Amino acid sequence: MTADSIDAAVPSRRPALGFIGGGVMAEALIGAVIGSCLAAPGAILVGEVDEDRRRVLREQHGVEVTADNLAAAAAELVVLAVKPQQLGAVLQQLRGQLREDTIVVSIIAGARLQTLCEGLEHPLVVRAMPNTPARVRKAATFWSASAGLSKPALLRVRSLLGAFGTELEVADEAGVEMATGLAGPMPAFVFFLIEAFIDAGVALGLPREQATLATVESMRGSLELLHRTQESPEALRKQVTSPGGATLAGLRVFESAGVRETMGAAVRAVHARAQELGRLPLAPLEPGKEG
Ligand SMILES: NC(=O)C1=CN([C@@H]2O[C@H](COP(=O)(O)OP(=O)(O)OC[C@H]3O[C@@H](n4cnc5c(N)ncnc54)[C@H](OP(=O)(O)O)[C@@H]3O)[C@@H](O)[C@H]2O)C=CC1
Ligand SMILES: O=C(O)[C@@H]1CCC=N1
Repeated sequence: MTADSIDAAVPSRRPALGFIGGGVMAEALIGAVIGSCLAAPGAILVGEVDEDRRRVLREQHGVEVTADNLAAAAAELVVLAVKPQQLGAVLQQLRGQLREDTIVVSIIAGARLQTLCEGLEHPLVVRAMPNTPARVRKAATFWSASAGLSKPALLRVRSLLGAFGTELEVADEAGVEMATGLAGPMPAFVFFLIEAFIDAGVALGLPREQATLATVESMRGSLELLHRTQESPEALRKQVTSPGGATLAGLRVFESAGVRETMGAAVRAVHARAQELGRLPLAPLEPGKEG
């Protein structure tokens, strides 16, 4: 199939939802939107440079795809889902081209509202930080809107972000930036822990399948316990940790290795890196200088 035939069915009516960038996050969000019946696949138009990605999105999700970002940006609501290093090129392409009533939602780590509004020459911009559990409609999305959005526009954004999972509007975009250090990378942190605990179980002598079951089901059960009892993590931890018992021996290893401090440092590192990405020069970078 050629690029032309992949894109042949781009609709002439205005799409309800457009994406600029059709990578991992766009695909997660598209799945959530369609799964929640917020928009039909045919009402979604994805602007994506990579032909293979366009084919995958079309075949897996039934959405419309195009290599023409301006067509996708003609949607009522447009999600910017390119990497921070790719934002400069997108701003250059879309500047002054959006319709007056278009709502733009950026999920780009570090990209500030002022940068987006000025770069697009457009006042209706929302900054959001979702995460990959959007694939199963369990994201935690923090968001903050520029001053120009009307109440109906804010409601529309809330219903889009609510389709991804839990959403929380914060008054100041600094809150979104802080969530970029915590909620954005949290799935990676959790999967890192899961990998390490499974390896530890295997090192003890459990078959990998059983080490996986012990780790994953215990994590799932612990989260369910936290959710249903509404007790604090600290109280629930103490219920497991018998004085002089076995769990305490393990927690002491964590404390003496400074695991809490290490986790704090990791969250601060993500937060700082996201801010750094937000300060990247917006002119398209030469290949190999992506930072
Ligand atoms: N992954 C995550 O867990 C999260 C990511 N985010 C944010 O979401 C954004 C996207 O991340 P992610 O989905 O992981 O990244 P991906 O690289 O998977 O997706 C970006 C896609 O956009 C394409 N692209 C590049 N330039 C353009 C362009 N000018 N026009 C149209 N498409 C283009 C890329 O193609 P090519 O690969 O060929 O360059 C790629 O397919 C990032 O800004 C990130 O900070 C936010 C929350 C969580
Ligand atoms: O790693 C990243 O840059 C993005 C931002 C939050 C999660 N992933």
